[in-house]
Amino acid sequence: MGNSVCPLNYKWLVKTFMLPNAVTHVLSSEILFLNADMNETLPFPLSFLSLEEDWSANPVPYLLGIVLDEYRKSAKTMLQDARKQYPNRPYRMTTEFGEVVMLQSELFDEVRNNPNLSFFGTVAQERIGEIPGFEPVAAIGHDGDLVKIIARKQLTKALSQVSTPLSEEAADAVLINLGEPTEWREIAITPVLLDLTARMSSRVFLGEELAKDEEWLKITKTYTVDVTKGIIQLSRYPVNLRPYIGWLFPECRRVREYYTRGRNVIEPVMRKREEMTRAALAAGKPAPVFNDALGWMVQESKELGKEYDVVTFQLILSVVAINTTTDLLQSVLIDLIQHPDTMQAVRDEMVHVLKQDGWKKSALYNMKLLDSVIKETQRIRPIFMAMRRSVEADTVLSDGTVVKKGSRIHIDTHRMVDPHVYESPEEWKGNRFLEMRSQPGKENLAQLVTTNVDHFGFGHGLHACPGRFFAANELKISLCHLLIKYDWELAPETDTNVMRVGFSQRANPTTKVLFRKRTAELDIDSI
Ligand code: HEM
Repeated sequence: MGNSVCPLNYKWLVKTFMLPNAVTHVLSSEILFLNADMNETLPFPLSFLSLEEDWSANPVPYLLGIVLDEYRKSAKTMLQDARKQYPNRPYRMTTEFGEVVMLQSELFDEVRNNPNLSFFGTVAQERIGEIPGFEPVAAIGHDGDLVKIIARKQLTKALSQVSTPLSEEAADAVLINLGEPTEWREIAITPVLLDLTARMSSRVFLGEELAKDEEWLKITKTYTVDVTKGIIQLSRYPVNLRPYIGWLFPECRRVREYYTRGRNVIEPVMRKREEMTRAALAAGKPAPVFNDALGWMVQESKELGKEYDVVTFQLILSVVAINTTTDLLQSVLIDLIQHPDTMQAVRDEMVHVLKQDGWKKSALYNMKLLDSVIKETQRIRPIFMAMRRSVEADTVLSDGTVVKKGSRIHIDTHRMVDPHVYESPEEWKGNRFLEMRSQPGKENLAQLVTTNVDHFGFGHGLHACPGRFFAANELKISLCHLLIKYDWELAPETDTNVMRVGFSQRANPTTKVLFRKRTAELDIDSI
């Protein structure tokens, strides 16, 4: 081979050590001085290939893309470029998950109900759950059925009963976090909304007592935030190294600490409940019913005939529910601040509906402009730019593409911003989906909780988010308290740019807002 480098050696390195992000990290792009704009100056695309191409035949762009950490920084641009290069066909891309087969949105309908494709299976592939403290993440990957059943069945069934308790928690949370200032005050908004969501979710997941327990609130918030940070850190490293390097990162240490602290809070509550049940039965009375996720867990695990660890289960719920809801809540609030006329129209709608319906089941359904606003924010900025599925058995797609067991496919979300699907797709139009409701046959399609191939902010098909009905209610109730009670503006020169890492995107945690108490048209706390 003389001086030339055998491409097979590259291939061997990549395949054996899942090299991409090891190299990436060591030669991190900051050190390499290169940035995302580099992509525009190169005569070839970085890091993606058609299904037929063998990258070892032309390794330079492929490896360069990997070394430059291009995907982590500019997945959005890369998806756009790849779409032009491989219109309507699958292609391959290198990511922190190794190589994935990328499908265009149009194929989502074809794969959405395929039992060989799993959402939670992708979590196991990433091997982060093997690090001590990340047991809930592992349990998602290996054992996520309980949380899905509870979200789909019990949580959705309980919706009509939880509006009032959720509103009570929201009232407490806004008072604790914002107070009642009559002058404008500046505040970083993410921690406020995280606390609000944690309190509201905890009320339904664990009952009233723990929803007010400061130690539990600290645990649920810190755990979810640090799990996310830990995943971002670890995803820079080769998959096979991840289980062994968790101790390097402070967020992983905190994850471990808070997992243990969670146990210290929840186990005594479970013991107390068991004693109450024993005492009731001994006295010949019916066993008490605990109508929260702790109680549902006991009931459903009996039906499934499986033992589950209660702390792990609760922290799974925290991980799937709290960050996601906080993130969307923040994005909606920021969009409304940037569109004050729509904010006022939403507020008017809330006041009108609440005066008419109180917290009756119909109330949240009747907030149709609000529903449209949330869906519009999610259309433009979903949490995932590509939905993910692990392949649990060899699968042949309609175009003949074979995806092998153990590999991974991702589905590009581009139809959500495709001009052929939505007029002026880059423009945020709060009433877009409200208008869509009046079009024949589209009334259901336009609702926040409906998923389809043109809008899959909550995913689509077999693995569409089962918590979306609850999340939608929680978001609407939070926004009622935030908008009816306060005026909002952006703090001068604050940064509202979305944070992107790979295919994930999140509201900016540094965003600051101004707020002050307003004279409310109705006393929402006394409904
Ligand atoms: C605004 C808040 C939320 C957003 C944006 C969100 C988004 C998502 C997305 C995009 C998926 C993947 C779907 C797919 O790939 O097809 C998902 C799955 C899931 N979500 Fe949510 N979610 C939210 C809140 C919740 C809540 C509150 C819960 C539970 C209480 C929950 C439980 C789950 C579960 C269990 C899955 C896995 C479903 C499966 O694999 O079958 N989510 N979510």
